[in-house]
Amino acid sequence: MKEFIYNGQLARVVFGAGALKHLEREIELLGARKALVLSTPEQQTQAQMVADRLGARAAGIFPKAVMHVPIETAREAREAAYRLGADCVVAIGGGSTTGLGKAIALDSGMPILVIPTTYAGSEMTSIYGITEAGLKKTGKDPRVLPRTVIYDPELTLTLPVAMSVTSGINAIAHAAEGLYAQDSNPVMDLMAEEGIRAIAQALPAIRQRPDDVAARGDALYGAWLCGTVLGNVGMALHHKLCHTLGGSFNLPHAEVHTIVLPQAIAFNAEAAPQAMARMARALGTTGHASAAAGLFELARSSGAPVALKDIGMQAADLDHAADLAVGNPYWNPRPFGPAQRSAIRQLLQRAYEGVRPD
Ligand SMILES: NC(=O)C1=CN([C@@H]2O[C@H](COP(=O)(O)OP(=O)(O)OC[C@H]3O[C@@H](n4cnc5c(N)ncnc54)[C@H](OP(=O)(O)O)[C@@H]3O)[C@@H](O)[C@H]2O)C=CC1
Ligand SMILES: O=C(O)/C=C\C(=O)CC(=O)O
Repeated sequence: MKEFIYNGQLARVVFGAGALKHLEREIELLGARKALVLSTPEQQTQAQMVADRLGARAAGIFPKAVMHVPIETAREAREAAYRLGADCVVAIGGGSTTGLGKAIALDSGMPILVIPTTYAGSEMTSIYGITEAGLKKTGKDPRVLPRTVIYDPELTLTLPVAMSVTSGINAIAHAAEGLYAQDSNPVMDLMAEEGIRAIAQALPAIRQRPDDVAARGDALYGAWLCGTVLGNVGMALHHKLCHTLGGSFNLPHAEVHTIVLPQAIAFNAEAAPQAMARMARALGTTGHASAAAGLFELARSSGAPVALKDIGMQAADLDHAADLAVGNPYWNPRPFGPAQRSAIRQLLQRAYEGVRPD
């Protein structure tokens, strides 16, 4: 076994159908007096329901979270938190709403309690992202790691099937790259494999019956595990490509992850055979298909997009995307940089066309 370092991160997880009923207790355990409740405009009803449940412990709601946390929204939310006398934030929603909570915590140090309703995994990481003048900057800071997470599958029943699938595969991407991370460790490997398995099994059941609480629970359990992997070990080529495509070409986050993942995994396959074997085992493809093909089939059979051309990418932008991706390389099991530009350009072409990897 290789040498490793494992750092346990302190986050309290309360899990189960109906777990929202523990909210007041959890706010009390945080030692907080008043919470500002965050959501997107469309999830305002859920935010109001949370605020009603908190009663006098609710400072108010701020239902203006949007994708990629524009700095103007972060400032407005922070000012609202101070003005309303909040000493903690409760974020109900996906990664965008959690991201807004993190932006408040980054400056104020206020504790965050997250109630995730997608599978993005941001609630388990100390990674934050804020967009200023069209540029998203990401960083790591222990202050933004949510202190408490309430996973309640009942709150995810309304997540549309298409979003459930792409969000689930976004979570799988964290675990997949975690399996070949340079700083991986045996605990994260276990979580990654189990996380992939849980989500891969849950998605077909959710597709069949979106209100299947057990399947929703399995997906959320998998999202927790995969998010924990993202929060604990380094990501590689796949996440780099997705940030480039999402940030520079304004493509939707979870869909980009879904389309690029099989191609990035195929690119890395020979350099990380053990990780591939674990991925294939978790996907249930062992013996008859590669991990990359298994991921492609999971997306395709779940009705998710598999080609960048179908989500708004322009063929004319592929060259520029390849330049950006190799411009600032970082660690990957198969090294990539300017010398590998043509292989990366080929990868992007396959993602653009939706070619099934072998
Ligand atoms: N910092 C980190 O560690 C991480 C950050 N992220 C960031 O998170 C963002 C993406 O998060 P993601 O969760 O994919 O997307 P969003 O938070 O943007 O949510 C995606 C969609 O899900 C809908 N939705 C969420 N919950 C429900 C529900 N219960 N019922 C119906 N619809 C629902 C929202 O609808 P509506 O708009 O209608 O409310 C929204 O359109 C990106 O900015 C990404 O960079 C992602 C992973 C990790
Ligand atoms: O962009 C961020 O806010 C930070 C990390 C991620 O989005 C992780 C991911 O690519 O899913």
